[in-house]
Amino acid sequence: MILTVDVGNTRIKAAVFEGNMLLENFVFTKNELKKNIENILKKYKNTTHLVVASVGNVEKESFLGFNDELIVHFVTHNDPFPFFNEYETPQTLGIDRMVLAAGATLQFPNQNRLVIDAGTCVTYDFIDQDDTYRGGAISPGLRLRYESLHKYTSKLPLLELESPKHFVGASTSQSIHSGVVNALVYEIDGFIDEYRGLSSNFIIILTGGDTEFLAKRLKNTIFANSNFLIESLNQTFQYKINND
Ligand SMILES: Nc1ncnc2c1ncn2[C@@H]1O[C@H](COP(=O)(O)OP(=O)(O)OP(=O)(O)O)[C@@H](O)[C@H]1O
Ligand SMILES: CC(C)(CO)[C@@H](O)C(=O)NCCC(=O)O
Ligand SMILES: [K+]
Repeated sequence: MILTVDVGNTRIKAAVFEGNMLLENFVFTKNELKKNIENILKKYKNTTHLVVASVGNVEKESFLGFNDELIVHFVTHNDPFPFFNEYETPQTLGIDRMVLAAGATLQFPNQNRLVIDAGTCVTYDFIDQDDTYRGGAISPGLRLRYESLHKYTSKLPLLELESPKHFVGASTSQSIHSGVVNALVYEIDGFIDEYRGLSSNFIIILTGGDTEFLAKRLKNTIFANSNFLIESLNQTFQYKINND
């Protein structure tokens, strides 16, 4: 069994895999990291490997305590990945984006892929049908948009994510919900249209903490899977084992 851990910018997500099968998901914060991993390992005693991808400020050292019982692997830019990387600054490309690109390449062969990860940030990653990673885009995520409206103005309240009742926001809160939610939905649909304009034969994958909320609001047909990153992490590790 493999325990995969995705250290995001806001929260940590973990999952236990038996081969390609996801057995259970976990979500926790940085402060609860050690305790949670210990509990997972108590429950899944057959875990042999711990695989970590981190874009948050949790370093490799935090996992060294598990080195005695498990093989610990921290994913880095030096691992083998199943795509050619054309990013001009490959060393600054987020590890999460590399893992998503690996998952898309392995799961959807011979087609153009656009991976959209709607988390703290929204990232767009384009891997073409020749398995070349071409780049993409980074924009603020849903919660970040609500928070920045509040933080950088005097009058705007901090609101929780809510579905806008009307397109025309008729109050301060309705204007904020309309602005934040509709703008991101238009953004995502706009990016998808733009990519599909480049070529046909495009698979669009949506993942991240806001997957479910956003998927049903898009006009485009997409493949929505909030576990895509954690599943891709498992596959990236299998790929490393087979290609090292
Ligand atoms: N308990 C929660 N805490 C934070 N965000 C949540 C929570 N539940 C749902 N969300 C939504 O998920 C989004 C954050 O996504 P996610 O959890 O994937 O981010 P993350 O942990 O920072 O990962 P990443 O850095 O990979 O984006 C927010 O925009 C928010 O609307
Ligand atoms: C964009 C984020 C924050 C998304 O999690 C992460 O992928 C990251 O820190 N990236 C580094 C910059 C880049 O990908 O070019
Ligand atoms: K993200």
